[in-house]
Formats: sequence, C-alpha cells, structure tokens
Amino acid sequence: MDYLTWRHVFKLDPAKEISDEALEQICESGTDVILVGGTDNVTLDGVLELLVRVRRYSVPIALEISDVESISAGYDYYFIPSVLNSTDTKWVKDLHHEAIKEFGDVLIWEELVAEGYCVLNPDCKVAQVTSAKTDLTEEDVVAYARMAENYFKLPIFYLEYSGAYGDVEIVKATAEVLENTKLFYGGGITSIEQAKEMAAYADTVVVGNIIYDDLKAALKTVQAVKNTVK
Ligand SMILES: CC(C)=CCC/C(C)=C/CC/C(C)=C/CC/C(C)=C/CC/C(C)=C/CC/C(C)=C/CC/C(C)=C/COP(=O)(O)OP(=O)(O)O
Ligand SMILES: O=P(O)(O)OC[C@@H](O)CO
Ligand SMILES: [Mg+2]
Repeated sequence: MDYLTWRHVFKLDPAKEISDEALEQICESGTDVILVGGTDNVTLDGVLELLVRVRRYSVPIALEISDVESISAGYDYYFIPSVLNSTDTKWVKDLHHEAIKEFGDVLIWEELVAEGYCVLNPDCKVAQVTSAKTDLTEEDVVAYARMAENYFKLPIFYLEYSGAYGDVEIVKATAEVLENTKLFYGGGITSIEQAKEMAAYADTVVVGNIIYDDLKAALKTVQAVKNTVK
C-alpha cells in the first residue's frame, strides 16, 4: 500500500535506452518508485532488463501493464490501467477480462493496483491507441474522477497528458472532488516550476519523457515535488 504515500514517480519506458550512469542517478534521486511502462514496443526482454538493472538499487519498482505478453515476475507492484475515456471497451475492461480468465487462478491480487486513466492529450500515443475521447470539459473530467472514486472504488485516478503539459484548472478541480482515490498527474513536466504547480494539487506527480531529453532537469523535479505541500 506504499503507493498511497508516493509523491514523485519516474516512469521509465522499456522501449527506450538509458545508460547505466543515468539509471543510477534516477534510482538514487529520492524518487518514491520507478514505474516501468509505455504504450508501444514494450517487450518482455525490455521489461526484464529494466527490472534487473533497477534491482541493484533500493528504490521500489512497479510494472504498468500495457500488454499481457510482457509481464515479468519479480516486480513489487503491478499497475493495471483502464482508460475510462476510451471509446473502445477493449481498453476499459476486455483485455482485463481475458487476462483474468487466463490467469485468475494464480493471480496474487494484493500485488495488483487498478488505475483509472483519463487521457487528455489527443496527440499522445496512448490516446491514439485507445481511441480516447479527449475533447472533455472540466465537468466531464470531474465526473470521471467521481466515477472512479465513488462508483468503481479505484485506488488511483490518473490524469494523463503524456507528452504535453496539462491544464492546471482541470487538475485542481479534479483534486477537489477526490477524497480516498489518489490523483496521479502525468504529462509534459520539464521544469521545477511545472513540477511544483502540479504537486500542489496531485497526490502523485509522474515524470517520464524529460528523463530521456534532459536528465538534469528531470532530477530536479524530485525535490521540487517533495518540497511542495499539497
Ligand atoms: C507475477 C506475475 C507474472 C503476475 C501476473 C499478473 C497478471 C497476469 C496480471 C494480469 C491482470 C490484468 C487484469 C491485466 C490487464 C492486461 C491489459 C493488457 C490491460 C490493458 C492496459 C491498457 C489499457 C493499456 C493501454 C495503454 C496504457 C494506458 C499504457 C500505460 C502506460 C502509458 C500511458 C504510457 C504513456 O505512453 P508513452 O508510451 O510513454 O507515450 P510516449 O511514447 O508518447 O511518451
Ligand atoms: O512522459 P511525460 O510527458 O512526462 O508523461 C509522464 C507519464 O504520465 C506518461 O505516461
Ligand atoms: Mg513516454
């Protein structure tokens, strides 16, 4: 249940390369967890390789499942996304149903953490792959958040702007209606200021692409988030 207290997350994409030096700095940065996940080209080899490399450090490591073929044992947690604003039930519950039908007898349910995604950047890969309806008003997003918390009782509601910095007013309005479900924010964080701005409303701030574009800037987001009072 540690994820209830996470403030900062680095998301590593198993389809992208990262040097040993950069990985060491990411793992020793003080981040709360390394979340391994991506939308496409995620392979079992990539998922396994990152697990082995990150395990040299004490930071926890979680796998965000995007494809049932690339799940490796040995992670501390398995995060299971459902894209609530997908227009295709495959990404909401059908792949999940298939996986549970196949592995239901052997699943360790305590290791699985369900995430209700709301994907808001129309240009990101995850929006395209899942045919997400991204032209949502603040009211629409707030209703998804309420649905996640009060109806589906999901532990995590994830506002996903992958690749683009999000709308702070939407993040703020969403935070205001969530009591028990944790609000994850991810997307386009490239600076201390942006990290602080989102950390003021989100329980957990996820930093991804900037790791590969500007490692120093990525590392600075850890303390920026941790020093911000929500
Ligand atoms: C110990 C052991 C082996 C345990 C086995 C556990 C097991 C079998 C569990 C199965 C249980 C289960 C219910 C599985 C669900 C399976 C599944 C495939 C669900 C679908 C998940 C889904 C909706 C995927 C869509 C894509 C998505 C939301 C990915 C999350 C990551 C993400 C948003 C990345 C951001 O995109 P990115 O690739 O970074 O984009 P850019 O490249 O543009 O940056
Ligand atoms: O890669 P960025 O844009 O930082 O987004 C982080 C994460 O929310 C992606 O799933
Ligand atoms: Mg990415």
